[in-house]
Amino acid sequence: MNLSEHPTIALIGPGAIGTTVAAALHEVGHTPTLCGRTARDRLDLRHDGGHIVVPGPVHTDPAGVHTPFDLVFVAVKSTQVAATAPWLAALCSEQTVVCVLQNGVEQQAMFAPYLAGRPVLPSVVWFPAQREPDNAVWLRRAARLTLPDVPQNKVVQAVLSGSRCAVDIAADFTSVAWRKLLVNAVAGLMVLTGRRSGMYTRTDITGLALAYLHECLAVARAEGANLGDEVAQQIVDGFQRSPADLGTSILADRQAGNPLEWDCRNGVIQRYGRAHGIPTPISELLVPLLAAASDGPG
Ligand SMILES: NC(=O)C1=CN([C@@H]2O[C@H](COP(=O)(O)OP(=O)(O)OC[C@H]3O[C@@H](n4cnc5c(N)ncnc54)[C@H](OP(=O)(O)O)[C@@H]3O)[C@@H](O)[C@H]2O)C=CC1
Ligand SMILES: CC(C)(CO)C(=O)C(=O)O
Repeated sequence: MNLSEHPTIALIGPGAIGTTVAAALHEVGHTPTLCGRTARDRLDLRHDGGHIVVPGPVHTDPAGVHTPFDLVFVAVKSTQVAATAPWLAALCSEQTVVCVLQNGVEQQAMFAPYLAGRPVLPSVVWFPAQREPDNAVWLRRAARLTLPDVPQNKVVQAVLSGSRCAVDIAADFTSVAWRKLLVNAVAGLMVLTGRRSGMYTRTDITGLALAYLHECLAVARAEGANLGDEVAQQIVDGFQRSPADLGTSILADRQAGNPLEWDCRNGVIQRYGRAHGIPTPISELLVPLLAAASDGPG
């Protein structure tokens, strides 16, 4: 791998998260090759301090790529992973570091079939970014990723060094990833109300969110996460401190009538709960409702 000053970089999935990371890379001189589903001539990121344009084009035909890249970021929804198989085949060699910018804790298993079993570099994506009607992406908080403490993280740290996207390394990545999963799980309640973070100021929603988070915590601990009971209240506090109009990507998908990432964000609690013999009564109600909403509307 060319781990010199300028590793070659591609990014699959130039949506909310992909645009943010592409813009961060572009600003520090590591503009990625953009690979998407919809052709565009550029990407636009709006942030508190201004606006960044990432030059395109967004390529849409994997057959046009003939050389593998050193580093490939993948920022599609978990429901879109299978559809990226032609891109992964075209962009990746055995040496390519594939960094997955997705929610969930199952990236290794999800990508293995498309990378001949080779491992991916998972990440925890902490920042909210939303697609706007004018095609721009609005970055609503400082960008930050957490990566596991493995050798493949070096190239990601190097290319994002000094950029607006901070990168930190977690010795106990399992616990960090599960903590983020719990945030996503409880954010799923927004899909059922069609509301944003403002709903968490209701005392009944706080009670429901805490009960669900304690259910999720039991499963997370059975999976090896080291998370105390206080995490539930901390997560609810986080939503209550957020701007009332801050949503979540699964709500954006619901409102756009897109398939939902219900399985990797909520179904996972129910599945792993069953495997460990842990009762998950709130999941028993929530998961079918999210899954059915994902199939809708008829
Ligand atoms: N948005 C957020 O605030 C956060 C999201 N996440 C997670 O990050 C991941 C990405 O989410 P997000 O950025 O919101 O999703 P988006 O829907 O905004 O972006 C997905 C992008 O992938 C593109 N795409 C879809 N299918 C393909 C394909 N076959 N080949 C290439 N590109 C494709 C889409 O194309 P098109 O433009 O045609 O739709 C879109 O540009 C998810 O797992 C999400 O849960 C994590 C933290 C925060
Ligand atoms: C912004 C955040 C943390 C909210 O759940 C997220 O991960 C998402 O929108 O997918």
